Amino acid sequence: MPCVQPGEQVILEVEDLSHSGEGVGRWQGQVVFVPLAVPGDRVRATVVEVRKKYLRARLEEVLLPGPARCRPRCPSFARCGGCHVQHLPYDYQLQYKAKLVRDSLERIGKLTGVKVLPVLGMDNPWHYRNKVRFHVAHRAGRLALGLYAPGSHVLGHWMARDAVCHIVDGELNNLALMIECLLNKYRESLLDGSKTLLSYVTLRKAVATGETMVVLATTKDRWPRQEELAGELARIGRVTTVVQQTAVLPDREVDVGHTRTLYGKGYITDRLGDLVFRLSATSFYQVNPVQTRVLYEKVREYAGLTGLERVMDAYCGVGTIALFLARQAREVLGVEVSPRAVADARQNARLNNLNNVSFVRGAVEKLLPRLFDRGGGPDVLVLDPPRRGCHRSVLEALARCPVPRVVYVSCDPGTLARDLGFLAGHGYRVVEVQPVDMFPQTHHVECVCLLEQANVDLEEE
Ligand SMILES: C[S@@+](CC[C@H](N)C(=O)[O-])C[C@H]1O[C@@H](n2cnc3c(N)ncnc32)[C@H](O)[C@@H]1O
Repeated sequence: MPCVQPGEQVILEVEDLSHSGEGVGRWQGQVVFVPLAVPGDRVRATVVEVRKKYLRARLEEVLLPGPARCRPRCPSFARCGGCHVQHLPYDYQLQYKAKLVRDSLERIGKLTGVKVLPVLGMDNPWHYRNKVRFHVAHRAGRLALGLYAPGSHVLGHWMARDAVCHIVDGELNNLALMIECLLNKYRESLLDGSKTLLSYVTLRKAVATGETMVVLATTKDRWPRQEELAGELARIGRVTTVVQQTAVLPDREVDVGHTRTLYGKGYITDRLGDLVFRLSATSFYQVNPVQTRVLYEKVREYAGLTGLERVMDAYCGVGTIALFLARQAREVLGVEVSPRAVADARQNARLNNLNNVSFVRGAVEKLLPRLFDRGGGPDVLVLDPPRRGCHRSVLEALARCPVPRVVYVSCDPGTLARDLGFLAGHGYRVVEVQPVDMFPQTHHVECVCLLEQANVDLEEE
């Protein structure tokens, strides 16, 4: 048990970065996590948490900066939970992410010797986000838009004070400032006692067309001057639709709660390559349009389609990957749990005149095993699950009914490693892993992996 108490100060050398971008050092042999410290730093830190196997400490002073440390571009970097590694140069961030993927595969998946390619990064790793959710605070007689501080429900980045978020699209930053002014004009009608009935404001821009959506998440269905506010919102920037969302659970990945269109069509339309996509307020859509092309091209390469294959796109969202692959496949079936995303996906197949694609609504863990057991697996399966990875029943179905090619897209190296570890133990070979940097300045990394049946070559010989 560590012989140190919370509140005590320690001095240590930082040797590594954790999976969430915290500095990792040792003090008297104990592992210490120090947010905002980087490898090579010598730091003074205050212990804030004492656990059996590790300590957590607050950075007080960098006594000697590590060679990689750089000045974060955003003045609220240390206060805001949006970015985690702005204090590291971009090249270093990419190396860190590659190591993170390799370490997860080895440590969690028990997979050694997997080919992990260098991370595909961005030429300009700033202002890439096409979507941002600003929380709304009521303080000192004003409504303020901002981003939460790490691990809290208090604003760490205030749009009015800090002006721009350096990873959000420039036009959305400007829009946020104009919206904040407008909300204050309607402040009285947005109050419920001393609190605001507006929980957050989401801005989403279709970067190729400029169409922009404003989503107001509220605790009440109706409030005074609602239509007036929506009408004014629709006249600023390139806002084409305003949607209200009530009773939402912000951390849920699947759309829950009720949405109502206050202005416009209730959706925006974007273009990726020569495909168009309709996007409703709650449907999932990748947030980095530049890297989405890179990611999907890699999926297409790994899918290795010749025009004859039956493809399944599991966790398909609005059908982006399914439609991206459709012209090279015999047929594609998308599976998605969100009713709104499925409605968008079906509409997107029609918009792009792709008749060999269909979508079913339901949970992959229920539908995929049933479909596999009934008709055998597809020739190519794309898996793009949420952060928690694939349900065990999905992996077991893959073990029962082997699929020649699986392309696994993941935004969480930990759950990816767990699932690949299972599949590697049940007849699949992990051919290659390509990390793609969809989220510069953060600790997040996306991966595309190709898996094949381990015994295919042997059977053919
Ligand atoms: C990471 S997103 C990928 C979407 C799409 N492939 C893309 O690139 O835009 C995961 C999707 O899985 C859906 N989803 C979450 N849990 C699900 C489940 N149990 N069964 C089916 N779909 C699910 C979410 O609604 C979301 O659209």
